[in-house]
Amino acid sequence: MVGDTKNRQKEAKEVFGGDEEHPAVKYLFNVAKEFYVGGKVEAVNKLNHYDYVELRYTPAELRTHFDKLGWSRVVAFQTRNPMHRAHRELTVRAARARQANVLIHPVVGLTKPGDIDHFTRVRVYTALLPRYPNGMAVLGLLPLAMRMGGPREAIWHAIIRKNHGTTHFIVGRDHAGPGKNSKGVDFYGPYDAQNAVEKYRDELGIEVVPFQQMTYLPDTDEYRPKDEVQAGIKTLDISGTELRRRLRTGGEIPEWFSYPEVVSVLRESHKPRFKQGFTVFLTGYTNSGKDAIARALQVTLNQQGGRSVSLLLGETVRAELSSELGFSREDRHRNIQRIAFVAAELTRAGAAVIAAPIAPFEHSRQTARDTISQYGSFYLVHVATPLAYCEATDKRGVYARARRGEIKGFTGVDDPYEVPPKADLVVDFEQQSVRNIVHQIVLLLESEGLLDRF
Ligand SMILES: Nc1ncnc2c1ncn2[C@@H]1O[C@H](COP(=O)(O)OS(=O)(=O)O)[C@@H](OP(=O)(O)O)[C@H]1O
Repeated sequence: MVGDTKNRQKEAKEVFGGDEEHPAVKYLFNVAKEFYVGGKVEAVNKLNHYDYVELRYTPAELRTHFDKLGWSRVVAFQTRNPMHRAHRELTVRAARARQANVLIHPVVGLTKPGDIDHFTRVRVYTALLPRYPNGMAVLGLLPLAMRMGGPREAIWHAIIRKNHGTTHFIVGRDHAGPGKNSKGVDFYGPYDAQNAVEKYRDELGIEVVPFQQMTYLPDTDEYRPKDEVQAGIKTLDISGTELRRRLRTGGEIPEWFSYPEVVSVLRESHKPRFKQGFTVFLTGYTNSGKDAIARALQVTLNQQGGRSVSLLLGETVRAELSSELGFSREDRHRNIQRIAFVAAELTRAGAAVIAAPIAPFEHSRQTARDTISQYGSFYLVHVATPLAYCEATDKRGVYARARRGEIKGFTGVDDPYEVPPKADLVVDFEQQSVRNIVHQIVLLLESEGLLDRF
């Protein structure tokens, strides 16, 4: 049982090092349930996967596969990232030094938030494989959820690789480490993982191969281990962060860094800004002008072309998605979350979404922002037209009906509107024309690179 705090604290300390900011420690205290189940495992049903089935091997299948290939010495390479030329070089070097073959054994379960999804990565590994000398390497996928547990995780990874029939295991600098905590302190020392696996090497029955940090030497057009490069020799590297930036902006990725076929797979999954979806979320009182602005923005974006444009007016959503909901705080929140769900899905698919509900509550707007911005940019535009103006120009007479008490809990009359403290743009229909407001929104989108070119 893990339920009591003492057990959890012990596990947090012994397994992950105890830092309460560690993602697995947070999981342990906030998500893990009360009981663990232990004992002999009996398979009931075979686990079914529907993606990359031909690249998935059970430990027994992989051992048989190595037997069939006549491989007796195999170096396993664990990764949760795309592989480039440096990785190809380091794995080939590891194999050469041990007269072994290579198993590329990427984790395709849960990895670190922000990692490139496994669908893209597997396409990358498949594209890279022909770059190995014929018959040197095999690719197999490992359905494992990483805990980012550093040294303890490295030992666990080594046992898993041994069970899959490999004799050597490459352990990297800060292997399975989650980086730094909020104070900038590393969760683990850079060599803790290598030392831990080395320490239990005999018991584990698998040999550690330290990961050699490779660097590119432009003058001789070759990769070499960083620690073997003499002082004064020019080297080139591109960090993971820099690579992600170039993918986002469409920046150049040179051939010395990666293979064109690998880059083209990565580019397919990283659309440039001008092809990414986004949501413009207008909030304000009834008759504040938000619907007119939303419609004008819709035609402006349609004229620009390149994306499909979806309009989610308050009225339409109420009729099509939320017809059973009323105007209580809970129902309004639910209504906004439905809008957020639809907008998030459309944004993910690359559309431009314009939503225009009243959305009077900050909590609902913030939740919508969180939901949508996982998939694309989100802009909150507060249509801050004064209530008196909205009411005075209301030709439909809804405010008059609310004032007479015929509509209860009407926003601005007898129900609150919380002013957004952090809108991306604040506009006022009393002071500005629709054309002018739409132009401001277009300028905002343009400044973010979303309208660059189609
Ligand atoms: N009690 C009450 N309060 C506010 N609004 C009311 C109410 N009852 C009906 N209506 C009409 O419904 C429209 C507002 O719906 P929304 O979905 O935008 O509101 S919310 O965001 O869920 O709060 C809104 O129309 P538009 O603002 O034109 O979309 C109102 O005319």
